[in-house]
Amino acid sequence: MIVAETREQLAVARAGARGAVAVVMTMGALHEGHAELLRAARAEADTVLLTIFVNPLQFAPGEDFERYPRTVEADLAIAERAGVDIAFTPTPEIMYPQGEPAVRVDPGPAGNELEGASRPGFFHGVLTVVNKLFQLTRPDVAYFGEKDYQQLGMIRAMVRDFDLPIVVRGVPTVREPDGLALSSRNRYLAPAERQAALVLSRALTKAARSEDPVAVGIAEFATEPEVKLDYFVLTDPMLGPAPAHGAGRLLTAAWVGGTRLIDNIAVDLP
Ligand SMILES: Nc1ncnc2c1ncn2[C@@H]1O[C@H](COP(=O)(O)OP(=O)(O)OP(=O)(O)O)[C@@H](O)[C@H]1O
Ligand SMILES: CC(C)(CO)[C@@H](O)C(=O)[O-]
Ligand code: BAL
Repeated sequence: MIVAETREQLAVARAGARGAVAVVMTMGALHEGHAELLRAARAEADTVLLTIFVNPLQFAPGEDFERYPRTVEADLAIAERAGVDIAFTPTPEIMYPQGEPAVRVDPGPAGNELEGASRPGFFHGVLTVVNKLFQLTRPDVAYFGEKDYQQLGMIRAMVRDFDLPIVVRGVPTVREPDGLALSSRNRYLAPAERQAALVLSRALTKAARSEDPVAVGIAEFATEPEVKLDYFVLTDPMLGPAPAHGAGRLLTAAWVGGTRLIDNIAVDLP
């Protein structure tokens, strides 16, 4: 595995890459969810390129940018075992040599809803860095997790609207045996919070089986007063208005103590 820290090292490694190139972009603190993306990439592509970068641009003031777990040595060991060919681990100075970029990707009105409403500037920051990493890594295919469902939708929209020659693949959410969606932020949770956090997956599962999903989901959150619900919404699978029948998507976000978690599930409305 080649570890590239600079743009120049990445350019050399990328120039030597053979066949179809897959990219998996992460903020590090790798877990089984990331490993699943890497497995899917390894199964499809000739060259697997992993990026590890905690992107300051997508954190609002007061969010957990400084506190976000940074475990590069352990991440590189996981990457090596997963068969990664190239790991790109830039610093903020390497990604943003001019400091804050003057130009950012505008995610449009959808970027100000749900995650964008609670995290102002989040999707401007995500799409800007994803676009930059696409330019630097020039992948044929890119893998993103359904755990960050709205992010996956926004990236698909950017690839479509900017005519980027990249296939985007979504990977189903990997969960703990008790249902909790794996997330790097789970490591912030104290044992009692870890237990309370189960309300996200529980509410989604109960709601998905009911005829009144939003009411049932919100009622389930009321059983866990330590958890503060941000949103629990029904959309169509493309994040459009809720359908009356057929395929839909339930999305939720909640605060468990000082930790904000998200989750979502597919729903089939009778
Ligand atoms: N449980 C999971 N199942 C599948 N994919 C996941 C899972 N968790 C994260 N991913 C995907 O891994 C990629 C990198 O995500 P990231 O590094 O932000 O990890 P994360 O666990 O989502 O961290 P955070 O706690 O910051 O949300 C994204 O495409 C994300 O959707
Ligand atoms: C896509 C991403 C790597 C951009 O920083 C990040 O938002 C993430 O890890 O999901
Ligand atoms: N997991 C998506 C990136 C973020 O929450 O900042």
